[in-house]
Amino acid sequence: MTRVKICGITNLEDALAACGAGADALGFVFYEPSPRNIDIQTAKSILEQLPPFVSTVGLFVNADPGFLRSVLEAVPLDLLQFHGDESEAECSAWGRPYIKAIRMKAGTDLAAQCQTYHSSRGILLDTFVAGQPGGTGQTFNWQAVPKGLSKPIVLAGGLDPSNAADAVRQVRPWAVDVSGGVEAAKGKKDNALMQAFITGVHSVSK
Ligand SMILES: O=C(O)c1ccccc1N[C@@H]1O[C@H](COP(=O)(O)O)[C@@H](O)[C@H]1O
Repeated sequence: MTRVKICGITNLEDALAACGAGADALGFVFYEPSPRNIDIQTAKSILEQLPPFVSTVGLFVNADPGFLRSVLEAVPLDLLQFHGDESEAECSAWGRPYIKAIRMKAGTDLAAQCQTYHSSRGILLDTFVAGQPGGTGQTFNWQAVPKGLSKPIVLAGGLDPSNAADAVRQVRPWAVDVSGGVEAAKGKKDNALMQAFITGVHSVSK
């Protein structure tokens, strides 16, 4: 079954609702300009109250190393998501499992990116929008994703309940990641949308 990550969790109620809806992973945005930014203490408190077998992912965008260290010391994240211009060396220096976001635009060579981020656990594909690192709510051309890439693919960018099944059918990713498409308002998830999204993803058989 295609895994589902719900990103941009800012409160316990949404975290538990996402788990109840069947999310495999929850994402926490440690990036202050984002409306989904979360502080260390809130993230720590949420993680302490999660049920087992739900992965926790910390999202960073060109983070200051001191800040990233503070997060890692306080919050027991399972996986790091680097969503900026971090190099392979910067991503791997933390000795933690990580995925690297690639912002898709014409000419992006995904086979080369998989080689560049050779120590990543997977490559997350988001839509390129100038001046915005991610969370744009916009899709990209899924046909531009070649089959048989050397890394597991996490498909993101503008996914929502109406396009989730089609996205999975076309790209056949390892996992999908959604933020804005399951929100009632910026930073607040909608339970029914999360359930509909996960139902859509799971409706496509492997
Ligand atoms: O969610 C954010 O605010 C965010 C900010 C900066 C970088 C990435 C961000 N979110 C990630 O962007 C993709 C797509 O999000 P959306 O579904 O289109 O809203 C997803 O991986 C989020 O984790």
